[in-house]
Amino acid sequence: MRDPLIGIVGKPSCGKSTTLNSLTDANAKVGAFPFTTIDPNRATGYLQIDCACSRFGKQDLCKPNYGWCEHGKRHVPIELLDVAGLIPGASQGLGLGNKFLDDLRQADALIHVVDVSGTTDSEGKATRGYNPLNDIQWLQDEIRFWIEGNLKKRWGSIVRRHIGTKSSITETLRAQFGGYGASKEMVARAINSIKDLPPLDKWDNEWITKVVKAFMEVKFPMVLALNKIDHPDADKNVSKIMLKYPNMSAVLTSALTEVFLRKMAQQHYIKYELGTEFVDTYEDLGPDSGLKEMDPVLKDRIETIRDLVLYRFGSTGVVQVLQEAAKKLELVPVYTVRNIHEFTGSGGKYVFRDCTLFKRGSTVGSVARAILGEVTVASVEGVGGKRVSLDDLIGEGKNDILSFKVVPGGTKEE
Ligand SMILES: Nc1nc2c(ncn2[C@@H]2O[C@H](COP(=O)(O)OP(=O)(O)OP(=O)(O)O)[C@@H](O)[C@H]2O)c(=O)[nH]1
Repeated sequence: MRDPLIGIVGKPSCGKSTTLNSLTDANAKVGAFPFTTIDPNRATGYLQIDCACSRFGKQDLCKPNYGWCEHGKRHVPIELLDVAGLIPGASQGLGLGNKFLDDLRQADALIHVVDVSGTTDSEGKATRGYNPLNDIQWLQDEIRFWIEGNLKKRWGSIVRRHIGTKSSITETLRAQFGGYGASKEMVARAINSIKDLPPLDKWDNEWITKVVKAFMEVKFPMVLALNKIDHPDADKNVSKIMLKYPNMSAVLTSALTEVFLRKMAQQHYIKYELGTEFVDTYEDLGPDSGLKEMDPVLKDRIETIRDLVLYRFGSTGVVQVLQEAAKKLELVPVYTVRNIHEFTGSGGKYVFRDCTLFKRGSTVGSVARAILGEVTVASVEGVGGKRVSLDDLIGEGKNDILSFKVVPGGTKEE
C-alpha cells in the first residue's frame, strides 16, 4: 500500500501553482517530511480533519509528529503532484504532451483547477469573456484520448490474446490498465458500472470510449476547483458550470486570497483560522492580541476580501477542495499509539503523535503492514483496550485508533 497522491491539473495560468502554494505553505510548526519519495513535482499538502484528540478532550496534549493540530483541527500531510503543461492536444504531444500524461499515471485523484474569471483562453493566454466550460471538456477529453490511444494501438493483439487465453474482460483490462496503477478491483468496478457490455471482441470505438470513461471515473476521481471567484465575471461562469455538470464535485476557490491571508497571518497582521471565514485584525482584537496595525491600503484589501470572498462564499475554498478530494478517495485517518489508554507514543505525555490516511474498508492487518513493515503482530488493541482482529476493517470512528503489539524479535525495528 502506498501513500495516496492527489494530482493538481489545469491549463496554464488557471492558478495551479497558487493553489499548490496555498495548500503546501505550512508554517514553522510543521514536522519533517514523512514521505519516502522525493520528486521535484511533488509537494506536501495538509488535509484538515477533526482530530481524535477532540473526541477525548485532549486537544491541549495533541502534538503530531507530522503536520500540526490546533484546537482539534489537525492538518495531516498528504502528497500532492503538480501536473503542469497540459494544453489541448497534449495527447498528441502538444505542450509537455506525454510527459504530463505519464506524470498523471501515479495520481489517485485529481483536482482540476478551472479559471472561472474568463480572463485566460484554453492555452492560458490573456483574454476576456472566455467560457471556462470548454476547459472541463477538453481536459477530460485529453486524458481519455491518451488512455484510448494506448489501448487502440494494440487492440488487435489484445483481442487475440483475450480470446486465446479465454480471459475475463477484467483480467484482460487489468493487464492493459496496470500501467496506470489500477487494481483488479478498480477495473472490475469500472466494468460493472457499464450496462449491457458486449463481449470484448465485439467492442467498437464507441464501446471502447465508454469503457475508458468508466475506468477514468474509478481511477481518476475528479474535483473541480472553480478558481478566481474573487473576479467579477466568476459568478456567471460558475452558474454555467454548475448547470452543465450538476453531478461533478466542485468547490469555489480563491487561491490567491488564501495565499495572501496566510502571508498576512504569518506577518502577524491578522489572525486567520484556516478554512474558515474568520479573520481578525488589530481593530477587532486590540493591542493585547499581539497583532500589528495595518496601513489603510492593507486594511482596505482585507475589507474587500471579507466582502468579496469570505462572507459571500464562507471561505477561500482551498482547504475544502483538498477535503473533497480526500472524500473521493474515501480516506480515513488512522491513529497508531503505543498506550491505548493514554493515547501516547513511546514516552512523553503527548497524544496521537501518529496519524496516517488509509482507504475506508482497509483491514487492520494492512494498516499494520503499511506502518510496521513485515512483522509479526501479536495483538491489536482498540479504544478501551478492546481486542481488535487483523481482519477487522477500519472506518471513521471505528478501529481508527490502534495499538499494535509486535512479537519480540519479530521485527527489525523493535
Ligand atoms: N484573481 C485571482 N487571480 C488568481 C487566483 N489564483 C491565481 N491567480 C492568478 O493567476 C495567475 C496564474 O496563476 P498560477 O498559479 O501561476 O497559474 P498556473 O496554473 O500555475 O500557471 P502555469 O505555471 O503557467 O501552469 C497569476 O497571476 C495568479 O496571481 C485567484 O484566486 N484569483
